[in-house]
Amino acid sequence: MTPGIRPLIAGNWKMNGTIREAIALAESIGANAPRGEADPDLVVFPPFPHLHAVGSTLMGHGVAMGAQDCHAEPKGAHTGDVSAPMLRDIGCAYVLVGHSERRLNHHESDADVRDKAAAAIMAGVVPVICVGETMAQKAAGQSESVIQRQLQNSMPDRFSTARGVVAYEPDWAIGTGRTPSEEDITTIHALLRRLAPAGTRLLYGGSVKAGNAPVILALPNVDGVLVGGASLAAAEFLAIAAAASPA
Ligand SMILES: O=C(CO)COP(=O)(O)O
Repeated sequence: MTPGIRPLIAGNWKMNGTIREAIALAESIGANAPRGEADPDLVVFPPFPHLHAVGSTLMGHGVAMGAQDCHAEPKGAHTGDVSAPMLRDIGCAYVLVGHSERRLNHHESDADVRDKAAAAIMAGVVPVICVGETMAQKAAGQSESVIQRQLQNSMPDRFSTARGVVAYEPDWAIGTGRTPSEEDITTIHALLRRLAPAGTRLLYGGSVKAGNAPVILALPNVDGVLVGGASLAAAEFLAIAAAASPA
């Protein structure tokens, strides 16, 4: 963690669950979320159709809500897309942009990610810019150059004013039970710290569980975690959050 930066524990629910299940999960997280001065901020990222119900459920519980993607334009003829002002309107404080599942499965470029992040900032939504190398890039020794290029090209002009968030998520660590070594996370997060504006919260994501969260959260320049699978169980997600609270 970084002195002076409040940790952020983020749960990316991806494309999972019914509305009923989303409400139950939000109820458990909201009812048991740590609320002390020194406790981490919590945010959950439900699928679009669940945002309204989850937002209502979390009201007054001190847990923020975000969306998993947004369009770069504020409105218009973009069938199937959702704009950043719509996300703000429904109560989203954050939005993920450039998650590897978007970069790889939807061919989103750094320029696309930058435009989405700019749209989020314009709408008053904090962008969480995701970066990360593939296993082939890691094997070729290109992790740092790939991540430097991704981040520099994905940050919009006004990112420094947005109290933005950057998440390092190597795609080979997502849902695999594999994580980079502590040394590798430390190296990448030091790079992110050099590249991102001062005060940016830097998250690590990829196979974070309650078991490995204390070690990951103790690494320098790791200001929180972006949790996928383990965020779908309230007790596990809250145990991860507890690892970011003072002992
Ligand atoms: O992609 C992730 C969060 O955005 C990480 O997913 P897992 O925690 O399931 O590996």
